Amino acid sequence: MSSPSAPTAATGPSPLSGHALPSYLDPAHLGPWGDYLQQIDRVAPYLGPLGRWIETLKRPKRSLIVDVPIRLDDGRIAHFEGYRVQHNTSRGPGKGGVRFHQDVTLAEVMALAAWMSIKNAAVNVPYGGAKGGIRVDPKTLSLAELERVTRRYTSEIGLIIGPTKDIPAPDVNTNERVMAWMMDTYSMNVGETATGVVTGKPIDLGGSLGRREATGRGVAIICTEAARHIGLELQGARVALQGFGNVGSVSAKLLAQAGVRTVAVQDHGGTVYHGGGLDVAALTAHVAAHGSVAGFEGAQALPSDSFWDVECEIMVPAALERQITEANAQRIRARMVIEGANGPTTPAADDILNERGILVIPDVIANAGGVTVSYFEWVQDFSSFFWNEEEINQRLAQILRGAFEAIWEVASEHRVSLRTATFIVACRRILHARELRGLYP
Ligand SMILES: NC(=O)C1=CN([C@@H]2O[C@H](COP(=O)(O)OP(=O)(O)OC[C@H]3O[C@@H](n4cnc5c(N)ncnc54)[C@H](O)[C@@H]3O)[C@@H](O)[C@H]2O)C=CC1
Ligand SMILES: O=C(O)CCC(=O)C(=O)O
Repeated sequence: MSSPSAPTAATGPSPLSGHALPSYLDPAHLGPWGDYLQQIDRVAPYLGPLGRWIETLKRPKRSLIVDVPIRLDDGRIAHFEGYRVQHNTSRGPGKGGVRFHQDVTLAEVMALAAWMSIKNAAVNVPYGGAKGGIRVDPKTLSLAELERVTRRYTSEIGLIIGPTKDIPAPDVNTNERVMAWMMDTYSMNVGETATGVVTGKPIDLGGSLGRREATGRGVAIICTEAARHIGLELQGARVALQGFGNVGSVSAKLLAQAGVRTVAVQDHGGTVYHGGGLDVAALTAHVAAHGSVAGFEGAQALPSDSFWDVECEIMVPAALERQITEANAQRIRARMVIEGANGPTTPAADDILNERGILVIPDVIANAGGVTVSYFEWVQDFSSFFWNEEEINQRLAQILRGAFEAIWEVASEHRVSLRTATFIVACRRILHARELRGLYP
């Protein structure tokens, strides 16, 4: 793959053209949402007649901002801002995680919801895209406060979520316990147990085997496929990971099973390095005990900016958006970057990596393993019939490999990046569904 070939223009007038974007959708100052809009602009020329519907992808279908007031343990009342955004529902109900983080904004959640639309279409699960979040640092809350925040938020977004409307799941700083509280709150409010309202639940509440590991497993599966395409031998290859939570730690564990050495890990607390390879199981235990990789015995502590200079074959950003930028993309020494995180690479950095011949496997396919097994969980909840883990992992691998092959072919055919190719596959599916649902909105 190299730079894009001359594209064909979309034909026919867009029914939504002629309206300037509202100021809150202006890409110039919108961080991840601006990145997403640039990615959409890059795919537009490859959509043929379907391109006339593209405006529908440039704004969320529905955005809800909620006030989340809770009583703190010391008796004071605190207010947090929460969001749930449904970007697109042409192919099915909204689907996507919920993030608890002090820096969450509406614009960020809009981008995360939009990337869910693309991801769900790329692996062809019957969902639109949605995402949610609360602007709160959960580390500052007690367990009881965290439960109160979660329950109040769930009640507030209860207006628009539901097993056939929009199905939340875990994301940064949320987990099975948070999903159990969300399921319970929603169920109490509707007067019946509704296991299908969230995925990523505990197994004993209708959760699916394999969901906890699914995103990291997907990263490892896609990494193996990509390595085969570029002739990279995984046995003995080196990986540097940013983020060692659910996605990063499981990716490291499963890549280690394929013979990949984890040489560097960075999280919010520090950066650790060992050229001979870090002990992934011991590092996971250290993080469980201390909350960060910092202080891991036997590893060298690096200044955080040096992470981008680490010599490796594979780099896995698995933390937050906009980590690989124009400021560090020139320094990355990997042969491929596999995006475990959503939106870790800015469009400008994407171009630099592309020009340098570093293969970027975009988030919208690289981390799609999580939502794929969430889909399995949802199907199992509806049928009340549960599959074994081997069945789940096999179906996951089959879906991801098939989707990745199709994307690779599109990338080769149009001589575009894997990101644009994934957007081509996904946007065609979304806009075709939109067209089938009726020409006159
Ligand atoms: N959990 C899931 O199933 C899925 C998660 N993702 C994406 O993967 C990424 C990570 O999510 P999870 O692993 O679930 O979250 P998590 O909460 O389990 O872990 C987040 C990790 O990022 C690190 N981190 C936070 N701020 C950082 C910073 N400034 N610098 C370096 N590291 C930092 C944290 O220390 C932690 O290790 C996010 O972008 C998320 O949207 C994507 C698909 C599914
Ligand atoms: O499992 C899900 O529904 C969504 C996971 C998620 O938030 C993501 O893929 O970014």
